[in-house]
Amino acid sequence: MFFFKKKSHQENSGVAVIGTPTNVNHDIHVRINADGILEGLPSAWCRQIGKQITKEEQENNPLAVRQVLRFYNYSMKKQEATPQFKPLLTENYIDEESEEISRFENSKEAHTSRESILSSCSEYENLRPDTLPAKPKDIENEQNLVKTKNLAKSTENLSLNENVEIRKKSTASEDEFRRKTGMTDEEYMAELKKLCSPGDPNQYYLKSNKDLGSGASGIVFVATDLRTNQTVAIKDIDMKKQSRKELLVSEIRIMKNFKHKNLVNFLEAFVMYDEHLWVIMELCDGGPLTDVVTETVMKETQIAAVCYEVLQAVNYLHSRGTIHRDIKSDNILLGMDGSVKVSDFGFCAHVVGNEQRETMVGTPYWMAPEVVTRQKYGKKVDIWSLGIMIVEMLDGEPPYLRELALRALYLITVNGRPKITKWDSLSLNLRSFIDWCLQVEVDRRASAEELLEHPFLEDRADLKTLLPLIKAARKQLHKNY
Ligand SMILES: Nc1ncnc2c1ncn2[C@@H]1O[C@H](COP(=O)(O)OP(=O)(O)OP(=O)(O)O)[C@@H](O)[C@H]1O
Repeated sequence: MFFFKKKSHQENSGVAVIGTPTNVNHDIHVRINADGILEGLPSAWCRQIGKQITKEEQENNPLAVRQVLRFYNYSMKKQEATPQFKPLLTENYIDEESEEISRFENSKEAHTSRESILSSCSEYENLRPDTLPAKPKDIENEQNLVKTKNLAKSTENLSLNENVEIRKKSTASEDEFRRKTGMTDEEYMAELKKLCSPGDPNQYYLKSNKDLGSGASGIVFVATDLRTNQTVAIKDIDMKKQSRKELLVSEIRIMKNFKHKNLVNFLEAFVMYDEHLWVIMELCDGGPLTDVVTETVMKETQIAAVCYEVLQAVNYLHSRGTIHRDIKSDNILLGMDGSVKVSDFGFCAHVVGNEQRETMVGTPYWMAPEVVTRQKYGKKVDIWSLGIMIVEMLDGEPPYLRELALRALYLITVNGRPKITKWDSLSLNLRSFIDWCLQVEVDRRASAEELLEHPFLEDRADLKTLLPLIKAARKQLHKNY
């Protein structure tokens, strides 16, 4: 007998390569007045922040609100009908506003003031946080099978976060990015071609109409390798729509160089007529872990089995100086042979030794506090995200999923480690495992290597026990591979 959870975010989940900025607006000029209070914040920003963070919260947590403001400094773009839970990526461009905000942060008045930093905004009203609909209680259907869980379908609540994407502020920033990386689009294309096989992939692969889903960069299809009869997955990327070709180059380089049983294996890639990139990968025919976490109830031993597999991949990446930076259930693909594989390497970063990064990358709900607060961070951000993924496996969704993205980031900043609803019913081993993942203080957070030795993983289920869950989720979602 299986318990199902109601549909959640799987349809919308995905990773985006950040696109070209649109609706670029240069009219915003944020100043700090003589009292150390921000002026000139666009009223839309004020309204959004005012809606998501109460005046009281602003007064009680001015530092956290300033972080949110810094976050807001980057252009937020609404995109209709695009996947939610997009990862964010900001470059460390300091533009006019962020310089002003930094000055504000550094000003003595700002640190000591209990005044709401938004109170100078003409349109700011004492808005209460959005009234959230009551969380549906778990209910069972007549066969005692179905457990409703989710709410993410409540698009009213998610109207912002499902569309939020951090983008570079202007085309000027885009140019700056190119200056910094020193490569033009053409040069990236040339790099890309070096990583690809020559020729027309249609000669070797027969693409079916069965699409496995689409992300920001392209559509993934099932195909057959005509030479070996192997069924594969092809990600078809329209290059014209890719403004960040460097992310693709990085993703393919990583996929090509790294081989591990717990990573989605790259087979080859082709550039067709400079227009389409076909990335041929092994097919993970069980779909994303998101389907399982949203539709079924996992046992602790099954959670341990998934964690063990994911940790082997993360440990492999970390031991090669690579941080994944976007660990979440959507990026864990399952196979009907019981395999568990980490995918999506577009946001990986290479670090040397204990080198740290600053760029804000990840998907808000899974982001470690040090990323959200824009401190330097290292490999352990992946461990935090794994901790959040355990919450997904327990609850069917990450903490704060029903909050707007800005508020979620604010809550991560203020609360640090999230509350776990089922905490009291968890085994001591699982509690201690989660504790070690969700340490706000990075030095206290475990490494992948350390976690692999944790007793929680000793009592893990056979991977084959995931198959009934995959099948049940698939049935529930009417998915057919
Ligand atoms: N190798 C694979 N085998 C099976 N399904 C896959 C494979 N690769 C991707 N998918 C599925 O295809 C869909 C789209 O994948 P893709 O990687 O393009 O999504 P995304 O992560 O949202 O996109 P992007 O990385 O472009 O932002 C997802 O639902 C994913 O689970």
